[in-house]
Amino acid sequence: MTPLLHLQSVSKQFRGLTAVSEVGFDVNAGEICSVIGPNGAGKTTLFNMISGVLRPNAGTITFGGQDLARVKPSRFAAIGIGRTFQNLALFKHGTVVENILVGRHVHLRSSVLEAAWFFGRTRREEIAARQRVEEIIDFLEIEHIRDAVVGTLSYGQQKRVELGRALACEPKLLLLDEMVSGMNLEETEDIARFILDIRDELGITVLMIEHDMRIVMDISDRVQVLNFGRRIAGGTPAEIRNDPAVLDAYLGRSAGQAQAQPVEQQGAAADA
Ligand SMILES: Nc1ncnc2c1ncn2[C@@H]1O[C@H](COP(=O)(O)OP(=O)(O)OP(=O)(O)O)[C@@H](O)[C@H]1O
Repeated sequence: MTPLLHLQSVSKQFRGLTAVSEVGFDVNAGEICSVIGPNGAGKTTLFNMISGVLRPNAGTITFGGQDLARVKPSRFAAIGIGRTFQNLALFKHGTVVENILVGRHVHLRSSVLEAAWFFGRTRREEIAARQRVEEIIDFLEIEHIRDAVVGTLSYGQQKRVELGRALACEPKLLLLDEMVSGMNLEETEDIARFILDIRDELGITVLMIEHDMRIVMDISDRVQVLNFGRRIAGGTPAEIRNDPAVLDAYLGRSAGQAQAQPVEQQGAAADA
């Protein structure tokens, strides 16, 4: 089976600093995969390359068999790569509906003339977009705040709106960057449930960066581990949990000593 996402020897340097070094792994359609690693391990840089924010200095990334080096960054959303950001990137003065509608723009094909007169295709697209936004609002259980100004919402609610906006572009692959950081247990469990539903009900493949080991271990099919820009391990949560290289990276001591403490209990260590 051809993987949905394939990374081969991907590297990125910033003025002499190697942020990502020869990283390779696959994400199959229908999987929930996590990328974990201590602070500065290269996770965000890797996500930025997969979503077209940055170009790799070396290596290849293919999506659905298509080499992303040949795709304009502005087309990444249109070909099916959606993402959320570590720091919320919402229009704080807009309503929930308006923010989610923004995610639909990649599917609008009307000409300027059509849009100016609001006829034909423009009208049909606008109706379809609003219908899709309502479905997403329903899916994320945020009907009660649909007309609220985003800046007035709690952090957890804003995160949900950002998720809605990413879903509005109907991605095949959804990149989630630290969705649950700063959330309480209940909010974290809600997000975990939504991620599972996004995969199971919407058929969207998920790749997430996450520091919260509970959600990583609970819902990931596979986990990739980075440290100092390199991929040091990859496998199922059960395989990763006791991998000596992973324990060593998180605790910074020898594998033998680290063995005593499972990775789930080391979320705080990763954030330190
Ligand atoms: N634009 C940039 N210019 C220079 N250095 C950068 C840039 N972006 C990232 N880096 C460096 O690259 C390395 C990897 O950073 P990155 O943000 O990808 O790590 P991370 O695993 O996402 O960390 P965190 O968990 O803290 O978000 C770090 O040393 C960082 O300082």
